Amino acid sequence: MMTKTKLYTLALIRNNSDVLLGMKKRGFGVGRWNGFGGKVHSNETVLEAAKRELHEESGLIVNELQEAGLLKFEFIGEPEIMEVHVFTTNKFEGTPAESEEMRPQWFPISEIPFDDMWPDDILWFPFLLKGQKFSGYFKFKGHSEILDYTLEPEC
Ligand SMILES: Nc1nc(SCCc2ccccc2)c2[nH]cnc2n1
Repeated sequence: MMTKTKLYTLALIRNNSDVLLGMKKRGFGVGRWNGFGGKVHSNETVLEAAKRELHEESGLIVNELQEAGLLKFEFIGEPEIMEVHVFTTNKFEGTPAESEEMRPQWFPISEIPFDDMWPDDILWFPFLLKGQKFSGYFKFKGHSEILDYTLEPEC
């Protein structure tokens, strides 16, 4: 297969009926609310990367993250497939703080701003919120059009 997979992390923090999202201030996904995450370095595990990125981007410290799902993204015309490992937790220390990358904000689950998020999020968030692990593959044209996708619960 010509395409190369690159590992990323995404962490969604819960606090009772709220979920913490960050407004991406620059780089990939700029202008959209998202969980906290980014690239996995060659000298760390996916879990270590998820904790590192969450702390760098939100200031929160987490000791445990639970695996929530796996998302793969293909962008037409780009060789790299993004393999995004999604985590969640409701156990964290600290208060979310703005970083160079992200402006954090708590959202009630009933008011998640899907119109200002990646278009796939509205599809897999229900699995995340129910604590049902999921696995998805999305083929994008640009950053806003999903050409086709698969999404299924993973037991
Ligand atoms: N929710 C969501 N997140 C991402 S990328 C998340 C991982 C990441 C990658 C690079 C910088 C920071 C964070 C997506 N891509 C396509 N749809 C998407 N949906």
